[in-house]
This record gives sequence, structure tokens and C-alpha cells, in this order.
Amino acid sequence: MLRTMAFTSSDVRAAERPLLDRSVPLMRMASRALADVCRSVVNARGSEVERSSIVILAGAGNNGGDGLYAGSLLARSGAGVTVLAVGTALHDAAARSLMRAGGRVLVVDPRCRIPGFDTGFDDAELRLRLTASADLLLHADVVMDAMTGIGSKGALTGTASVMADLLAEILHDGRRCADGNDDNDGNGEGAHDRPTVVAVDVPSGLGVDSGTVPGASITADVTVTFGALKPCLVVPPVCYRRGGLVVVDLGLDLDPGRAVVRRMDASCASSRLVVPGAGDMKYSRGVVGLITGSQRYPGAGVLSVSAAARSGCGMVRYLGPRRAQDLVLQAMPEVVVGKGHVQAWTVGCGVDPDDHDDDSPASAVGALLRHYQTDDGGSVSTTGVEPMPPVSMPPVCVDAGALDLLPDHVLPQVVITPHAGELARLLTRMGHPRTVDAVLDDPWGNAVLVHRITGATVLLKGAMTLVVGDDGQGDGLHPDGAHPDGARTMVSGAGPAWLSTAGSGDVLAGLIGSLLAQWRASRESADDATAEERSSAGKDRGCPAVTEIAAAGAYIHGLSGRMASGCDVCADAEPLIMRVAPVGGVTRDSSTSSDRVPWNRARSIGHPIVASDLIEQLQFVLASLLRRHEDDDARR
Ligand SMILES: NC(=O)C1=CN([C@@H]2O[C@H](COP(=O)(O)OP(=O)(O)OC[C@H]3O[C@@H](n4cnc5c(N)ncnc54)[C@H](O)[C@@H]3O)[C@@H](O)[C@H]2O)[C@@H](O)CC1
Ligand SMILES: Nc1ncnc2c1ncn2[C@@H]1O[C@H](COP(=O)(O)OP(=O)(O)O)[C@@H](O)[C@H]1O
Ligand SMILES: [K+]
Repeated sequence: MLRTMAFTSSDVRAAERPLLDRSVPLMRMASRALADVCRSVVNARGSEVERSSIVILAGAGNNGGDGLYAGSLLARSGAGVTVLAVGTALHDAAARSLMRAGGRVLVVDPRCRIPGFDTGFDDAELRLRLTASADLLLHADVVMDAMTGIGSKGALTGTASVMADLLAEILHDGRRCADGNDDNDGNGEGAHDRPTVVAVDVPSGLGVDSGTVPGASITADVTVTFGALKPCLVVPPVCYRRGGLVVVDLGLDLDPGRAVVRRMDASCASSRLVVPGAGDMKYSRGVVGLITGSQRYPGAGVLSVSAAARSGCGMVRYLGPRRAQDLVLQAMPEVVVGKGHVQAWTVGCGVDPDDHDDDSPASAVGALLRHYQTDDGGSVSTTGVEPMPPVSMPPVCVDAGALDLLPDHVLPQVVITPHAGELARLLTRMGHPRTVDAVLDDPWGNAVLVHRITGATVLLKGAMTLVVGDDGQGDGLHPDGAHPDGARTMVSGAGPAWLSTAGSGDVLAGLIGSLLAQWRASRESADDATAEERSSAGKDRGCPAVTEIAAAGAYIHGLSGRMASGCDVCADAEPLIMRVAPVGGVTRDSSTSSDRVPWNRARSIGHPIVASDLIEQLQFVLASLLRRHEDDDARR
């Protein structure tokens, strides 16, 4: 759970409460783990703690307290520790502990009130202190960001905001003077000419529960978070600013059912793969139908079909236009051209939505999607098409050109796969005007909005791909509480930036259609209850499985990109789990080898790929995930 599930600040606070009531020293525990990370970071920079310089940006709250106690431990280990007090006070006991250990304090906020310190200084003195701060930051080995944590309110203000800007400038210039190149990974050659930034709990100045960046904020190389992941650490754009992740297990009792976001990982993706048995035949393994490609873009047909065929289904049916059919058959002679029963669809890749000819792919897609149209209450609309029981409609992955043909409200087994530009266009068409930048500023909020107004499962593509779907529980999971229907959010950031290449989205859409078909087929054969019975029991109203399968598709796609490009720099890497007891040492999860810890991670930049390369890798990625089934069998 600590590796994958993110909880809102209020849930984390509520879970801390019973421990604090029992006087469990959470802050001291958190700071021990934090100090341990800082020591490792110093060592990874090729230095020793005794010779290191640690600068702590400390706010007035408990986040500052964590930093000060960690600073106290580091000072006791011989590090030179300086605290820049950026708030109106310092955590009293922690500040005293730091000073007893030999740490120094420089007050940078004139409003700061700390007994024994000169405050209320004038602007000239403030400028001097800011210059001194800049010098300290520039020459530090580690800058610990302990300004604000889960108590953060909006964009940073006052001295905290000035410090965030100052640090950003120093990091930028430090990189430039290091080797003349931008080096953003915090570990590569030349990166050590600038400090390593370790964020305490969350990088300061960010929307903790929304993942947005309201203003001045910190970008970290490593974030050490306490008790549990917070939404901002896994949701874009903030997740691109938190660096490597460490989760410190404080023994909080959190209910997994209240997690607002879940990271897709190998174990979850593997659990969504279907292994055929002796009794299976091609139809029971899942048939996926594709209406993709066009006279103009036949390649999108080839890519989506090839990806679907390579992703484990029993059969692929292709219903694209003539020119694309020939190319599809050339690439994949296994494909069956023409209509027939399917357990899932993929539609829209390379389809021109403005091609209104009767036999155009757009007309076929439009007609198909009308079967999924519902009123807001979830009943299938009967206007113009034969009604079908909602539950018997096969899932459909709606990509690219088909997004323009999406009805206003649809069943939850409709998975739409827009990138930010397509999501902005969809929202604008639906009466919620958005620019692409507005979507990129708040991808999660906008994906939730589209899910809420359309009912569709929304997969928003990006370096960190978000999937928002109906969880069928009615829990209202997004922190703004704006969607009473209940939504489940999953994220996958397994792929490198090389993945953003023409046709990559077509591969993803074909892959998701194939996974959906396999799930649907396995369910049809496995369940003894009839579809109608399940529907009336309400179990199928939400489609948690559809959300997970779509996210598994994004994960498999990402891993294929990683294997094809040889690049392992991606938006999301497995967090390191640290355990810390009320008394005693800090232990690291033994399953994380020392070369995989966030500050040691070897980075391979890899090389460019084309979308077809992803298709070749699919079988190897699936093989590695399926091996987990064998391991599970062996354990049983
Ligand atoms: N509650 C607990 O038991 C534990 C809390 N811990 C730490 O406590 C933190 C939460 O502490 P707090 O509730 O005191 O809150 P924070 O320390 O996160 O933030 C409150 C402080 O930040 C200032 N602040 C808030 N928004 C600001 C803004 N936009 N610009 C400038 N200053 C701003 C406030 O004036 C206040 O001084 C966690 O993030 C974690 O680091 C850990 O020690 C683990 C245990
Ligand atoms: N910076 C990035 N890092 C990792 N993956 C990315 C990045 N940018 C885009 N992607 C992924 O690349 C794919 C691009 O898909 P899409 O935009 O639909 O391309 P196309 O329309 O050309 O097929 C998506 O899966 C997306 O998540
Ligand atoms: K912080």
C-alpha cells in the first residue's frame, strides 16, 4: 500500500492523530529517516557527512520541525548545518535541539520571532541576509526544503516565496556553470556543482491534494514523505517536481478504500492479464474489433491492429477502409477483415471525424458510439438505436478522431484516450472552454471533470498518464468533492519521453482494446451469474476493472517504450520504503537494491524509437509480467 496508494492530507492527519495521542514521537521518527536520507545523498555525491554543508530552509510549522530535528542529527554526525528561518517562527523544541547540536540559525524573515535572535530588521539588512543565504545555498551539498508540508495554503508567500525563487535561480545557474549543459537528473556528471535538494514530506508551495503548482515552489531531487504518499507526489504536474521518492513508514493505520490515487505497478498490471487454459479457444480468449485508419492515415490502422494482435487476444477483426485493409493484412495476415462478434472495440486512431460519407470509418464509429449513449442517470438512450442492456455492451476504447464523435454522456465501459490538446477540445465542445495550457496546469482536475460530465473512463496521456473512472462505490474520491458519483484515479508513468512519437497513441489504443477484450471474454466464461443479475445487483454499474485495465495498458505501453529505447528515465519510479520504529534505527526495504535507491539510480538516456518498435517489445513485456503469475502459482 505504501508504494502505490496516495491519501489526502486530511486522511493522513486523521491517521496520525491516534498515534500522537499515544505520544508516539512521529516527528522524531520522521526526522531520523530524513537524516538517514541526507547522509546517503551526501555519500552519493562522493562526500562525507563530516565535511558536508547542509542548509535547511525551515518554515514555522511542523514541516520545519522535521527539518530542524534532522539537522540536529546531522550536526551531531559532524555536518555543518545552517538553518535559514523563512517563516514567522521556528518549531521551538526542534530549534533548541539543533542549536545544542551546534547548528546555526540565520533569520531571513524580518517578522520572525525567535527568543535570542535579532529580528524586525530593515530592508538593507534583509538584502544582506538574502545575499548571505544565496551564498550558503550555492555552496551547500544538500538543501533541505522544510518550508511547508501538508499544512501548506496556496502559493508560497513572503520570504518562503523569495527563497524558492532564489533556489530555482541557483539550481539553474549551477547547472549551466557545471558543464555548459542542462543536467536535471541530480546524479549525472556535473550535477554535483549544485546542491541536491531534499524535500521534506512534499516540495513546498504545491497543491498537496490537487497536484497543481499555484506559484513559487520548490523542485526537489528527492522527496522524503511521511506516513503515506500524498496525491501531489503521483499526479502531474507536481509529480514532475518531486524527484526520487522515499516513503517513510510511520505505522499509520490508513484504509486502502480511501486512497484517492493509485500508482499502477507491475503487480497490479500483471493481475489484469489473462492466462489461457486448456479449455480456451480463440473466441473465449477475446476478440477485439477495430475501426481505425483512413484513406489518409492508413498507418494508424496498421499500428493499432498490430498492437492489439500482439497483446494476447484470441482474434482481431478489422473494419477500417479498403486501402488500410490491404496494408493491415500485409503487416498482420492473422487479422480477420469484416464484421462479427467482438468483446471489445478500439475506434478512432487515424479516423477523420469530418468524413461524413456513408461508408466512412467516421460514420461507422459514430453509429457504434451512439449505442453507448446514456442519459445522466446511466440508462441507455433509445433515440435512434436499438436499446441494449448497458452491461452487455462491450467496452470500447475511443481514441483520436473518435473523440469528436463521443456522445455527451456514455456508459463507463467507454474508455477515452485523449492527450491534453484533445481533452481541451472535448471540454470546449461540451461547454467548458479550456486551453491546452489550462489542462496541463491541472490535468487531474480536468480529467475528473470530463469523467463527471461524460461518464466515460478518462485516460489522459502524458509522461504521467492519468486514468479516472467510476469506482462503483460512490465514494467521491477526488478531494474537491466535485463528483458525487465516485471516481477512481490511477496513474502510470512507466514510459520514457522517447514514447512521445507519432503513432505511439495508436499502439496504446490497440493494446487497451485487446486487454479489454480478454478481460471481457474471461468474465463471460467464468461468471455463473447472468449479466442481468449482476447488473441488477449493481456490481457492474461502476467499472473499476475498466479503469485498472486502461491503466495497465498505459503501464505496458510505457515498459515497451523503456525496453525499445533502452531508456529508464521516466516520470514515475518505484519509491523506496523506509521503516522507522519509535526507538531504534531506520531500515530500508530490502527489495530495493542499493543501485535503485533514488539518489543512486543509474540513468540510461537510451535512444530514439518509432511506434512500430513498441509493438515488437510487447511480447517481452507481457512475458515479464506473466512470469509473476508463475511465481504466484509457485508460492501457492
Ligand atoms: N502531524 C504529525 O504528527 C506529523 C507531521 N509531520 C510534519 O508536519 C507537517 C505538517 O505540519 P503543519 O501542520 O505544522 O504544517 P506545515 O509545517 O506544513 O505548514 C504550516 C506552516 O507553513 C506556513 N505556510 C503555510 N502556507 C504557506 C504559504 N503558502 N506560504 C508561506 N508559508 C506558508 C504557515 O504559516 C505555517 O507556519 C507535515 O507535512 C510533516 O512534515 C511529521 O513530523 C510527521 C508527523
Ligand atoms: N514526455 C513524455 N514522457 C513519457 N511518455 C510520454 C511523454 N509525452 C507523451 N508520452 C506518451 O506518448 C504517447 C503519445 O500518444 P499520442 O499523443 O496519442 O501520439 P499519436 O497521436 O502520435 O499516436 C502517449 O502514450 C503518452 O502518454
Ligand atoms: K517541504
